[in-house]
Amino acid sequence: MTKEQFVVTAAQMRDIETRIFTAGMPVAALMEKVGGLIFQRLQTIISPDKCVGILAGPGHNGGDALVVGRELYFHGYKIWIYQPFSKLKELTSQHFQYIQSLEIPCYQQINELPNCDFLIDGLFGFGLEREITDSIAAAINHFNQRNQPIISIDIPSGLHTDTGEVLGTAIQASYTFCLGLWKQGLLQEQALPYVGKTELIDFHIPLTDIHAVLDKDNVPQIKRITKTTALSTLPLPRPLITHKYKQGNLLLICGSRRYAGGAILTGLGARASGVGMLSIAVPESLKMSLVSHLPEALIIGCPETEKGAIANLPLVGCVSDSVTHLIDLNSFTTIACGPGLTKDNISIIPEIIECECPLILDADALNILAQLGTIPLLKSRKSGTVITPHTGEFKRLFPHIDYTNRVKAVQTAAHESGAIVLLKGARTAISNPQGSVWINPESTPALARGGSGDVLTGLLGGLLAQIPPQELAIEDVVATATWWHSQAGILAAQARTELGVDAFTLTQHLLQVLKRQYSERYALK
Ligand SMILES: NC(=O)C1=CN([C@@H]2O[C@H](COP(=O)(O)OP(=O)(O)OC[C@H]3O[C@@H](n4cnc5c(N)ncnc54)[C@H](O)[C@@H]3O)[C@@H](O)[C@H]2O)[C@H](O)CC1
Ligand SMILES: [K+]
Repeated sequence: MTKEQFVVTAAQMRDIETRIFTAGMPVAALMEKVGGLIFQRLQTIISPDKCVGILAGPGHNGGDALVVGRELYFHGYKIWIYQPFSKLKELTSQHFQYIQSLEIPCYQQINELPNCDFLIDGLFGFGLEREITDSIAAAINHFNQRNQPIISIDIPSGLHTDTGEVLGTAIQASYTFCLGLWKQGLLQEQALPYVGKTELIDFHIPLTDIHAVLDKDNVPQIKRITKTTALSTLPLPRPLITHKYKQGNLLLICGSRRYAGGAILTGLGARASGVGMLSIAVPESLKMSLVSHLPEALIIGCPETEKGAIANLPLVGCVSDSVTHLIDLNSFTTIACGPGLTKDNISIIPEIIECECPLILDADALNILAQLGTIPLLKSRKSGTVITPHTGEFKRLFPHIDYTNRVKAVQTAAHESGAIVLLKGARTAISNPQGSVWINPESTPALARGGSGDVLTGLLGGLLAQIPPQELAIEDVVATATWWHSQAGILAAQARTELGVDAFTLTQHLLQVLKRQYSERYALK
């Protein structure tokens, strides 16, 4: 695991920090080191002719800020300090005393503050324990209204370190330099408007201390999806000697006369995954359209309802003159079901749940599940189930689950259903039933668009189909598909703006993500 992958709560960070101090690292030395690293990074962003305002709080976050301020001062930057607290922690107080001795201007009132080009936010870090009120809240609101970029140390002051909730008010940062290990709150959706660009300042926490705290029994891990973790689970390179059925056999069950495009997009997502064999079950009237878009796929036309939904799956064993291809649910390595199905025929879902391979349920399959109340049924499945709700679908499936902390919500849902739950959003979170969570830290609002979920379902289906469950945990593959899909969105948005990422365009960018990563491997030498 790389350090970029770990995610901690305030309590876990405190435990890790305590281990480091108990082992002999002086607190002051660590603060000096952290402050120095932040300073070095700031030098690459702020030129020495600029003026920097330092906002220092009462705890060690304030201490960090004062060390940074002192270094900026000694390197020729013009600085001033805002420090309105009457009681400071010992170490912070010492740094403040020294700063004052250097005759750096220090202020307690916001109306006295001079202009500046940047603000460094060291008001509160992971020690914030209650709502910010009164004059400090007013000060934070004032800083948010000034036009200077704010760089937050560790976490924007005012955000809850675990949930990302705003405690009263919070700094709206342009950058957040998170210290040592990623704090859970920075990966929560509600924190997004406050965190700006985020990066980790690695101050060399020994892996043994991280593992000693994070690997404690019964503490499920929360991890960030990174490029490294995602690429390590891709089915590349392919074995030199193989055949199509060895590279995955995926069945998609999707589409209706009303939502024909959903089936095509799901198919195109699956195509990009490289899956060896792709079959798509759609209502009979969609068959020719699917064939024309996905000539490599085996398109299975199913009997349809009056409204044009799949009426029933032509399963092996059933007698039918009209159907040319019968489906053996147990011949596939993965089945994905849901995009564009409609809720016209709810009876196919209980049938599909019986299959013995990994199963992905999305979109209308989830709406049908919510209607049938069959979440407990998923627990009896013989192999893994992945459900991929967006917020609305999640709330329909799990109306009783508190949604304030999305990470906790997804853990509870996975525990209750026995499924791997992928909760879509700006920070997609994936939990397995044991509560281990992957969070996708990078995405784009360009993906908030009809059809992009269908593409993900196809892509995920195709990836899962290629990777035998005994080789990799299903949730790791789900994390990889999520990363790949959002990176394609980011690439497409770079090329065409956030308005240009329709779901078809998204499918066209999926392989460009891999091409960037693997360009050297496939270059002609
Ligand atoms: N983790 C590490 O290894 C390192 C962390 N560093 C920095 O230290 C802070 C955490 O420091 P701590 O002193 O524990 O907490 P804070 O600075 O966040 O502030 C606590 C301080 O504030 C008071 N307080 C809490 N809530 C409020 C409130 N709503 N209103 C007013 N006052 C409040 C509380 O009583 C305390 O006095 C971490 O984020 C890092 O920046 C190190 O320097 C390096 C190593
Ligand atoms: K801060």
